[in-house]
Amino acid sequence: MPKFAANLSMMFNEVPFLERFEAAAKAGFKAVEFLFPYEYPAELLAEKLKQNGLKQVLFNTAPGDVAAGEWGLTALPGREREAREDIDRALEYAIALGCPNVHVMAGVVPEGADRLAHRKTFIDNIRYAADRFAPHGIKVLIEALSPPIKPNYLFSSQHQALALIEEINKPNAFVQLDFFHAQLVDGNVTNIIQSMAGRYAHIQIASVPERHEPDSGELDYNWIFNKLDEIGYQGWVGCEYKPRGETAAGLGWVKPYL
Ligand SMILES: O=C(O)[C@@H](O)C(=O)CO
Ligand SMILES: [Mg+2]
Repeated sequence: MPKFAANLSMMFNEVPFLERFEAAAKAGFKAVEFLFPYEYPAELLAEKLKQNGLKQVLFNTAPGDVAAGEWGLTALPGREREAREDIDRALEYAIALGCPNVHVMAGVVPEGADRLAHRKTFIDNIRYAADRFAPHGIKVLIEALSPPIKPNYLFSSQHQALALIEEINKPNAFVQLDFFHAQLVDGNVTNIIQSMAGRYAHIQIASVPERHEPDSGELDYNWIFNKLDEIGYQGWVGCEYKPRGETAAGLGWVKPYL
């Protein structure tokens, strides 16, 4: 049976960020994920987790200058020093929070730029992250983002993500498989679940195309959860969706699993 983590960047937005830990625990979650921890001291977040009996299962490296259109620095040639500082900072937070996975964000490739140079920079930086994280038992994750959410991201398909992981060739580097993006870009998700088994270490879910609760839309998540059980998926499933209304009112679909 899948294990579900509340995504505190998208869920429980009825309350300020630091209060979302308690809201998730009250709703029955045992684990959380969110985009970025860096506004807060790691000790404060570790305390929130402890107070509420929660595990942290995922967060991301810093996005760079979001207002300027950045969404990760790891694939940007010439920005290696900053990207690696961000990776080192993420490692400090991951250790403090006991978090087993970090999504190392690639970045947006500017119009007309050399995509192959960006790809090579990304591979070099992910290998650096994998080597830094390995002694701590922490995994590096990479995620394909669909064009409607992040146009010109370095990669949008699960097949590109897998090819990158194969080329990176590090034992602690895995795909973060977000079915919302996978359905928008690739489809054929049963085949993705089966053919990529063992290469993804974290999953995210939402309805398609609205990105709401995973109980409507074009994907049948009961089917998907059964397929994940069949292949023996052991990782977490992050609920990365925008609730249709109040978060707690939309949790009927997850109650049997909590
Ligand atoms: O799907 C997403 O957008 C997120 O999982 C993420 O990490 C960054 O965009
Ligand atoms: Mg995602």
